[in-house]
Amino acid sequence: MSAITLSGVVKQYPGGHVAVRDLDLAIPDGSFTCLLGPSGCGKTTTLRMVAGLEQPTAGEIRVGDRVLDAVDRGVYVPPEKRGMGLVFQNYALWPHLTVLRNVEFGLRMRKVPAAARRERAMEALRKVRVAECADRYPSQLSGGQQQRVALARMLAVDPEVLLLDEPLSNLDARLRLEMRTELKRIHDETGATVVFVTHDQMEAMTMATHVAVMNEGELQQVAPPVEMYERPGNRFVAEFVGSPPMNVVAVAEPLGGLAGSLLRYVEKRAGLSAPGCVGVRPEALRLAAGPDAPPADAWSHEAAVETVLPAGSSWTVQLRLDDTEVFAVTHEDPGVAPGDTVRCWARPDRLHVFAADGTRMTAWDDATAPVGKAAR
Ligand SMILES: Nc1ncnc2c1ncn2[C@@H]1O[C@H](COP(=O)(O)OP(=O)(O)OP(=O)(O)O)[C@@H](O)[C@H]1O
Repeated sequence: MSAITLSGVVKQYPGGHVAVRDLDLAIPDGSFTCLLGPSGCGKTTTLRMVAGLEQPTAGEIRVGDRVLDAVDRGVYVPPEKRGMGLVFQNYALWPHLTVLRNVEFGLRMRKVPAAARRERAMEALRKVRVAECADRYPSQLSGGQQQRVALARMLAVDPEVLLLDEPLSNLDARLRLEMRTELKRIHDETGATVVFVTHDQMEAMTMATHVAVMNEGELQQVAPPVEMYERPGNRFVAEFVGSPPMNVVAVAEPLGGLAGSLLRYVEKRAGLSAPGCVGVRPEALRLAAGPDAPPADAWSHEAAVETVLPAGSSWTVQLRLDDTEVFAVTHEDPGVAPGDTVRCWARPDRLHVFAADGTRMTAWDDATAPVGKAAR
């Protein structure tokens, strides 16, 4: 069992900065969990604590039933005794060893016989497509090749827990895509528990079975990627996950125009009191031009088209609703031009309603869920 559990974990650095606050996080056995969040939110610190490279200031970290850190009982297991595979941004290959010897290193420490060691190291190098570099030294490799060697070094020892900190950051776009697929395949094959730090939401959304979003040292939400996208638990997650980001409009008093229209709609439809803001994803915002009318139960508002940005397979339309700029994304030519006036609309179940403190008002979801999804 390689589930990882962090309970009440705090990390305060010697200068006094609190990088991680009271973190409770359960990483399921065999999951591919991405820690996602803006720069400085505490992702790397969290991963380094799981690896044993940093010690928490408070709290407990366990893998399965094994306690690795328990600050109040003075328990701390050093990194080399945690049996985890690590690949960090600075992949720290040994400069005086060839690529092959670097990849064999962990196996040598585990006293694997020479022939088996070589075979496993070469297999790991083939997996990440740098087998032809086996006899070179790290200084003779590109940054991307070094990163792949670091991945091979980790894979060769076949650990049950893999900790990866932006391991694809030095690769070009094509190789990055290939390595994502490769890592997903490796995860499926080995069943290892993977914890992957990234600030790239596409990377998180495409690879992860679970995404944990952090902000300013605090965990915001943990959920499978689709659920995170469709039901963000608070305003921060709603605006952080998705590109272009969700349009979010504050609906606090005093109200006029767009905010008033949204507030009246939300109140009438679900009888909610005191929502703080309402959001709609760009692809959920539809345009009705000319004689087309929005569906009767939809929310709608008049909008002025400001710009239309075609991108081959989609169009991004910038709209002005009263004084608010919003974005709509369509996958068919919207047939509008700057200066046009259109009605934009959204189905009730595509609106996200948040309270004044930013938390999701699930009463809205319950009131507007399409038939058959009410129990979700
Ligand atoms: N050794 C340290 N001493 C003091 N403060 C630190 C130390 N390491 C990190 N920090 C601070 O802790 C906070 C969290 O840093 P961390 O590296 O965990 O963030 P991150 O989310 O991984 O960011 P990035 O995506 O930029 O790597 C930051 O404000 C950072 O400046």
